[in-house]
Amino acid sequence: MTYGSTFPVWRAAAGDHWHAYTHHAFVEGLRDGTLPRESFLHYLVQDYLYLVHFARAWALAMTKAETLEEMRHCAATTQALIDDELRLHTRICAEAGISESTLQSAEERPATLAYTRYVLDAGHAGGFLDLMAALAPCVMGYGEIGARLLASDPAPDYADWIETYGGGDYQVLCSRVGTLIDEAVRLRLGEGAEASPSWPRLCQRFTTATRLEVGFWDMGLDP
Ligand SMILES: Cc1ncc(CN)c(N)n1
Repeated sequence: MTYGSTFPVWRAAAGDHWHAYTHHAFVEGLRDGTLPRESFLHYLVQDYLYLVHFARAWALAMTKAETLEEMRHCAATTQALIDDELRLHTRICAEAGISESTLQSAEERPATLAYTRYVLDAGHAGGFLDLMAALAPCVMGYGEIGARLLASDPAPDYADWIETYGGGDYQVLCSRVGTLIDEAVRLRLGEGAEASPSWPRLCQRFTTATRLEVGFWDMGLDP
């Protein structure tokens, strides 16, 4: 999946970390159904907490936006997170007897704390592009994973999860975020963006967030 022209460059800069994230043992367990249910539910609880902060980070991006179009994208993504993605978590957890108030009061694991606060700090300390570079692995990584798993004749155990991220709505979201990032890069850094002094820092932000995704899967395997 390409999701625009900036994302593939940032992904290449992340090197092996990207493969470690998108082909993690947790992901392969989702594909072949061998992931223990306990691990999956533990991951979902932490991911619920993660997504709350992630939505806050997209709301923060709105304050760093320079155009109304950017503001619209950020508002729409914040809403998609709260109204669509979080619903997957609350529904599956409810089916397993985990209430929304239990989700809200769950204790954050260090991997959840590290990742969410890293992204928020990227936004507070930096600008719109710093935030986009820290947010992109989350959005596009799950898009890539979902599309690959959906096309691979997965076991039925985690079909809901796979269809959510591999399905049309989420893929459209990834493409829209890819376009948002491409246009934001052009607006702020011009056509020769990769020669800009801030480019290595943006690649570093993307790579760090990718490493934190690996840590999040590791945490999922350790309920
Ligand atoms: C940790 C993590 N990374 C990415 C996603 C996909 N939005 C997620 N739900 N959770």
